[in-house]
Amino acid sequence: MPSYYPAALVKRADESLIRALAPGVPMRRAAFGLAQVVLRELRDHAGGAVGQKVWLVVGVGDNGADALWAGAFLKRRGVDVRALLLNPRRAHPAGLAAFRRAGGKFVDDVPDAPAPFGGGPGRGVVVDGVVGLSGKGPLRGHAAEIFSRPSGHRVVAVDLPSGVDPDTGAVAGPAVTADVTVAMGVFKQAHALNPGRCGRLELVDIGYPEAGFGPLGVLDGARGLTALGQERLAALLPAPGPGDDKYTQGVLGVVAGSPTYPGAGALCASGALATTSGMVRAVGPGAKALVAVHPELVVSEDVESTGRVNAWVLGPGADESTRALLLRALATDLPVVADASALRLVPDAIKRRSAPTVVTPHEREFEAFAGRPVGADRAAAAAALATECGATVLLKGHVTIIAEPGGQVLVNIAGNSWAATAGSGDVLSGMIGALLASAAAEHAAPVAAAIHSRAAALAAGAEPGAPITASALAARIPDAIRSARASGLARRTPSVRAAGRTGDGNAIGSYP
Ligand SMILES: NC(=O)C1=CN([C@@H]2O[C@H](COP(=O)(O)OP(=O)(O)OC[C@H]3O[C@@H](n4cnc5c(N)ncnc54)[C@H](O)[C@@H]3O)[C@@H](O)[C@H]2O)[C@@H](O)CC1
Ligand SMILES: Nc1ncnc2c1ncn2[C@@H]1O[C@H](COP(=O)(O)OP(=O)(O)O)[C@@H](O)[C@H]1O
Repeated sequence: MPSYYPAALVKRADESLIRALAPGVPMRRAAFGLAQVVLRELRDHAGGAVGQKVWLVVGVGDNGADALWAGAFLKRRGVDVRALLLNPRRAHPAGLAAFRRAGGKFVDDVPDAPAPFGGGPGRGVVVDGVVGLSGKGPLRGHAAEIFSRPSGHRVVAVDLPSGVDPDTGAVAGPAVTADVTVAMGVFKQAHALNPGRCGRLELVDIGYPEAGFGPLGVLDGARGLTALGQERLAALLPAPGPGDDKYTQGVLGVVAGSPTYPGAGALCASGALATTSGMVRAVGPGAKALVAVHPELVVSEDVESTGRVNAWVLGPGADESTRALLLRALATDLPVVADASALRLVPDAIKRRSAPTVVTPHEREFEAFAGRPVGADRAAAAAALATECGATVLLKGHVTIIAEPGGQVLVNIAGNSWAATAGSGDVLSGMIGALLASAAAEHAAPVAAAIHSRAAALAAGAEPGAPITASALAARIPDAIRSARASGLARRTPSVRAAGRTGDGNAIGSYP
C-alpha cells in the first residue's frame, strides 16, 4: 500500500467515506484534528491558547471550510480567532455559519507579529485554508501577498500548503511555506515530494478504517508513493547467519576510480565495504590505488580474471580507460549499479540490458542520460525512465525517488541535507551494490538510500548539526545499520498510537 496518494484518488476516497459515514462527519473530524494542532502550536509558541490570536485565511472550497470549522472549535476554547475570506460570496456556507455562531470575527488583513523571531506575546498562528486537494497553480492576489512576507506567526497549512502542487510538490510561483501541515486522512504525494514547504507533518484520522481501506475499496491497489517503514527497513537489512561465509553473503565487483579520479573509487568502496560483511572485489585500472586505502578489497585486472561476483558497481570515478571494462561487466547477466561516469561513457549499453540494473543519476546526469530534463514532476520523470529502460531509476536529491521498472515508486526523504557534499553519491552507489549482491537485492536501492540518510544524520551529529565529508558519512554506515535494525525491532511491539509523522511516512493519526 502506498504511503502517499495522488489527489484524484483521495477525492474519490473522501466521497466514499462521506457515503459510508454520516455527511459532515469526516469534515468535523478534520476540523477537530486541525484545531488540536493549532492549540498545541499556540501553547508551544505563543505561551498559551486563551486570548491568543489565530487568523484563518479561507478559500472557497472544503479546505477553507475545514479552517472555518476549526475556527469555531478554537473560539469556544477562548482563542481570539479571525477569518479573512478571500472570496466572501463563495465561502463555504455551513463552515461560515458555524464560525459565525461561535462568535468568530472577520478581518481583511493579517498583521505582522510584533516580535517576529522571539515567540511569546503577539505571535499567533496563521491557518492556510486557501486550497487543498483541488489546488492548481500558485497563490494569487491577496493570498499570495499574505503568505509571501514573513509575518512572524506560525503557519499551519490545512491538508496541503497552498500553491504547492498536490501530486508533484512543484511550486511555480507564490506558495505557502508551512511550519506544520495537517494532512487529512492520508498523506498526499506533495507531503513526500516537498517536505520543505510542508514543515512538520501531522496526520488526522477522519474515519478511514485503520487496517487498510478494504471497506472503502477506492484506495485498494492504488498507485502512489511508498516509503519504507522502519520495520520493513530493519527486516530487509541482511545479516549473516551461522551457515554464512564471505561468499554466501554476496560478492560485489567494483569498477570505480581511475588514475584521473582515484577519490571517487575509494569512497564507493568504503560504502560497499561498510554495507556487507561479505566480499568486495576492486577491478580495473583504479583497483591498485583502492586497495592502498582499503586493504580488505580483493583486486583483479579485468572482468575475466575476476573470481565470482554476484553484482557489479560501475562508474564512480571511472574514466575513458575503463570503457572496455564497463562494457564487459554490462554484458554479463549479473545485477549492475551504473553511476556517475558509467552513465556518461556507456549509456546505450546500460539501456540495452535485460538483467537487473539500477541507475543512480542526480538531476544533471538524468538529463544527459535520458535526453530530457527531469522537469517539475520528479516522480513521474523517474518512473517514465524506469519503464523505458527496464531499470530501477534512483533519482538523487533531498527527496530521492526510486522508480522500479514494474511501476512502483518509492521515496526516501533525507530529513536533513548534510549529505549534499561531494562524494556522498559515490558512497551510495557502493552501498546499493553491496545490497544488490546480497539476499536484499530486490530492495537494494531504497534500503541503501534510507541507510545513507541515516548515516549522514549521525555524522552531522545532534541538532543543529555540522558539515560532514563523504568519508565521515561512510564511517557512520555501521551505526546507521545498527540503529535501523534496533528501531525496527522496537516497532514490532508498539504500545501507543502516535499522532503525527513518524519519519517513515507510515504514521497513523489519533482522534481523541
Ligand atoms: N469533503 C470532505 O468530506 C473532506 C474534505 N476535506 C478538505 O477538503 C479539501 C478539498 O476541498 P475542495 O475539493 O472543495 O477544494 P479546495 O478547497 O482544495 O479548492 C477549492 C477551489 O479553489 C479553487 N482554486 C484552485 N487553485 C486555486 C488557486 N491557486 N488559487 C485560488 N483558488 C484556487 C478551485 O476553484 C477549487 O475548486 C481537502 O484538501 C481537505 O482540506 C477534508 O476535510 C476531509 C473531508
Ligand atoms: N539537499 C540534500 N539533502 C539531502 N541529501 C542530498 C541533498 N542533495 C544531495 N543529496 C544526496 O547526496 C548524494 C549526492 O550524490 P551525487 O550528487 O552523485 O554526489 P557525488 O557525485 O559528489 O558523489 C545523493 O545520495 C543525494 O541523494
